[in-house]
Amino acid sequence: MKILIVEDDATLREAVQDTLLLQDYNVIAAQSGEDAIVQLKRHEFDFIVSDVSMPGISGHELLNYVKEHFPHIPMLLVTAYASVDKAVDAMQNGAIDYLVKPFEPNQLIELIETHTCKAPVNHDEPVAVDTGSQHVLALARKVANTDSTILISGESGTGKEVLARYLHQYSSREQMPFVAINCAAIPENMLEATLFGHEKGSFTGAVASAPGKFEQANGGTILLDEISEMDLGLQAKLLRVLQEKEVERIGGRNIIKLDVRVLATTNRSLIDEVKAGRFREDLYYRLSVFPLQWQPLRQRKADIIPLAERLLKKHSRKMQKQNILLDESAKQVLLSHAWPGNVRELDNAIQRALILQSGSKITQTDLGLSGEHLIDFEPNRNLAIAGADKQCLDNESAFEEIETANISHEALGNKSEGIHVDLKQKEFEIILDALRIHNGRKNKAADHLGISSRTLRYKLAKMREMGMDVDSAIAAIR
Ligand SMILES: Nc1ncnc2c1ncn2[C@@H]1O[C@H](COP(=O)(O)OP(=O)(O)OP(=O)(O)O)[C@@H](O)[C@H]1O
Repeated sequence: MKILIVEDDATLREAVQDTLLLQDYNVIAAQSGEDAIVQLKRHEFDFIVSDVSMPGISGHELLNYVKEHFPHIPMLLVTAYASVDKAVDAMQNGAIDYLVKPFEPNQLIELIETHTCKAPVNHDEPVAVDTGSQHVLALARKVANTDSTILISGESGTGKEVLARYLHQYSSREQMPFVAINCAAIPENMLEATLFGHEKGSFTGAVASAPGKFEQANGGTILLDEISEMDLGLQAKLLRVLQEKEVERIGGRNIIKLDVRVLATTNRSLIDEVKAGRFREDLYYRLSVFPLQWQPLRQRKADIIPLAERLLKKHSRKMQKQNILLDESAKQVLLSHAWPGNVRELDNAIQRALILQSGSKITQTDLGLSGEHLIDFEPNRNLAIAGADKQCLDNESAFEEIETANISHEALGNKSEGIHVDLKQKEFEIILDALRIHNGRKNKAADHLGISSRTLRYKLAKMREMGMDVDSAIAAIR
């Protein structure tokens, strides 16, 4: 796979180039937007990673050029400022995602893997040692090569997306795109345009036309992650697209024929959502033609150690550590832990342990499952969300400001270091405090913070994406 990197800062350009070369990507680097256009005319690229602010042609201008001349190439924008506005703009203009500097090499690699039809670098099958899990994989192999719509359910972090990718890999669509979209992590007002695409000028800020995820997945597979979070209005539109097998971009006149295999995941009981009137029954039946379900990790204990060993291998390689093993005390604690955050929590625990361990073994203490390494909630600060803090959280728009780089740090009890990571960390602590006050109940915590439950879920999903150990932290509250 060939990737074009566009970055005017030579040091960062080389660092990104090295990161991607280490992953066996074929990389060409351009030092400006102008240079990128020359390279685009010379080579066939599969993916573009571009800085936003550069002298001359900016990342946004380059994005417009790419959308016009090379609309099939996914483009990721990188910027120094944590602003949701800019993220929304960029994504409305057709960027597939948005990365804020400074970022970890793994964040970039994961985004590239998620947004390209390329299967993960590691072609390993999902770990399934427990008989229940083996049964799920056997069923998945049987239905993979049909066009059935599949609804994958399971608690958060059980491996639903892993199973969806497996279904795609085992299907005849394997060489075609696999496009995943998390319905909970995209602001409600952007979801329709993201799914179905839009034409230039169809709404404020739509400065260029962009294909939707359905179009991008044409010939391949689309994964509608956390489908239960889609609002009823959009559910009706989705149903129509699935029935008619065609899509019309927002503001567009052309009908685009679709040949897309649809997979959906949910961590809620969709049938309960139907009963509660929050999910359309007709859409439910259309999506759940073939249901598959991962059990929570605590109910498939035979998977725990093999999964831990797989994750250990994966992360050791990334951290350039060799021959690290789990000792007996670590295995015991892994087997007795309840894993409310499922495999994702296990993944986080292994990464944390690899950072903390010394020598050739990981011990029970390195795993920190009793909470000794969890994020410091600063209990003494006791954010009863009073005074200045309360003012910041009084209403949703004020809360949204926390996402921007412009918020005054003083208002949040300034620690003065960093911008984005510090701000996110602060926001995370505020959310955790609210969750602690309400014993982990998200709806109550959202009310307390003066935001909607959806915004809270969106923020938690974003934090997970940033690598924050959200599930362990929430689990520790309960
Ligand atoms: N069977 C498995 N084999 C190997 N890795 C797994 C397996 N299941 C899950 N993982 C790893 O666990 C993490 C969480 O998996 P995944 O994102 O698929 O969960 P999910 O159920 O889709 O989560 P969510 O509901 O929060 O979206 C990923 O890092 C994934 O690679």
